Amino acid sequence: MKVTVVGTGYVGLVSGTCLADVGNDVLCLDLDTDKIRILNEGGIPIYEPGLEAMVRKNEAAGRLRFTTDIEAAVAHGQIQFIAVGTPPDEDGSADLQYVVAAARNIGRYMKDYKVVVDKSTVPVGTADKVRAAIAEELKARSAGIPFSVVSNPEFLKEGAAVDDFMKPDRIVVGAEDAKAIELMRQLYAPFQRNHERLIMMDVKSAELTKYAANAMLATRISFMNELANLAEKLGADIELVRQGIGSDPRIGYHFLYPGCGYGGSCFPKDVQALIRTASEAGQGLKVLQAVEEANEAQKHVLTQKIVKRFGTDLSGMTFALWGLAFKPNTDDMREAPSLVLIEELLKRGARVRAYDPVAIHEAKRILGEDKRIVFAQSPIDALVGADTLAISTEWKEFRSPDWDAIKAALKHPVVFDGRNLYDPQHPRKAGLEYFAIGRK
Ligand SMILES: NC(=O)c1ccc[n+]([C@@H]2O[C@H](COP(=O)([O-])OP(=O)(O)OC[C@H]3O[C@@H](n4cnc5c(N)ncnc54)[C@H](O)[C@@H]3O)[C@@H](O)[C@H]2O)c1
Ligand SMILES: O=c1ccn([C@@H]2O[C@H](COP(=O)(O)OP(=O)(O)O[C@H]3O[C@H](CO)[C@@H](O)[C@H](O)[C@H]3O)[C@@H](O)[C@H]2O)c(=O)[nH]1
Repeated sequence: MKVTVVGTGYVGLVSGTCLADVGNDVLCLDLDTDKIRILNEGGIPIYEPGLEAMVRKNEAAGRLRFTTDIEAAVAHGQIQFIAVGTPPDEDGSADLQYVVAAARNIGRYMKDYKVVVDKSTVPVGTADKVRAAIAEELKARSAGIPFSVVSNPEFLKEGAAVDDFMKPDRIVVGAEDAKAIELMRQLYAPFQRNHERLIMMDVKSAELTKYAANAMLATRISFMNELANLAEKLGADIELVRQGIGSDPRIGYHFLYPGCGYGGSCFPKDVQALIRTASEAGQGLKVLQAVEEANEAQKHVLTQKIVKRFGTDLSGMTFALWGLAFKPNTDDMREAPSLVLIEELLKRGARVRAYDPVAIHEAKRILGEDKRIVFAQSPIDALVGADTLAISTEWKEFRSPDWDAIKAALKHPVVFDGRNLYDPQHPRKAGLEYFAIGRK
């Protein structure tokens, strides 16, 4: 099938590439000329395991192309995915300007029937706005061309995006006319050969499903983070509690890991946007409001532990920091807890010597030139000249460290672990002080 993907970011690039991989003819559009230039010159603008090889393979096969030409992109696909950003507006609601602009472009240039599929995360009612924007453009040029608008939210996780797209737990499609439903079934047929994964519903329910999923996952994390803080006060160990409750199949083990807060481009903004949608509908979401507050507080928990141990004035101290990305296997630093920690440390006069396997270039872009922050070449290099070590991302390569080498390198042998990566006995046996989240 001929598919156009509007927006070649995390979601657009992964979706376009995976759809090309099952044989579709995909054209990806972005207005960011740098992004498209990088892709057309054989590079890749984001780090996502497995993606680059897949992009090159499908490009070579002639099934995947990248363009900044809006008219050509609209002409190409009968199916037009909208996968542009929906960042938070000042009041927390989702800013729909990019979605509406993409819809307008489709309306402006379409010459035949299109299924416009909204893959961006958007509030309930957005499909109506997309429909209205397209209809207005068609009317302006007196063109009576039929089109359908479908909601198809994306559930991929960064760092596992290719796998999530190729082997989805479910594919939610909100569609209300027979032609669009048939085309969406055809498009997703290769992804559900052995299991029925398509969940068809009305458009509004599909739009809400996306927010409900992220809000539920964020709720589990904030719940566990608050319990971890409590466990610490009561002398219990949250890791044992986690195992104790996760073994109940009604609860399960996923998304119960306490830490220094959730980050990323989705949970923080989607929780806020859902709260906003609810308040516009005249309803409070008390649980979700607490989820957000708890997460904001949790991003300061490592700093609080550091201040408790070393005092409020950290001038003259250097903190080795392992992990900058908001989670492992990505270079994305949007809303990363590491950014809060770095800001807090610098504010108190400390310096930072940070290491991340892939996010250093992104950290340099966000943090700019600052002599107080040095980027190290390896985890061990980050310890050189450092007083103590803090950890904010659960990268695999941090999981089995040489505690004796860490002890020897640090001026103050103290470790602040924001991701509960270790059995506390191991660093302690090596003579280190060890602080984690809700651990004994
Ligand atoms: N990142 C994720 O893991 C993830 C997962 C599921 C859903 N989502 C949702 O998907 C959407 C996209 O997220 P993302 O992380 O891919 O964003 P992103 O910022 O990485 O990419 C969006 C891209 O859209 C481009 N763009 C904006 N307006 C455009 C237009 N009119 N025409 C063409 N291109 C345009 C931008 O230049 C940018 O490259 C958001 O709504 C997000 O909430 C994200
Ligand atoms: O038990 C856990 C699990 C995650 N996290 C943190 O939560 C954040 C988000 O992690 P994750 O959900 O793995 O990453 P995202 O790529 O942001 O994916 C979420 O957001 C996407 C965008 O909407 C959705 O598509 C995905 O289904 C949803 O998991 C990260 O900071 C993690 O460190 C925890 O603190 N504890």
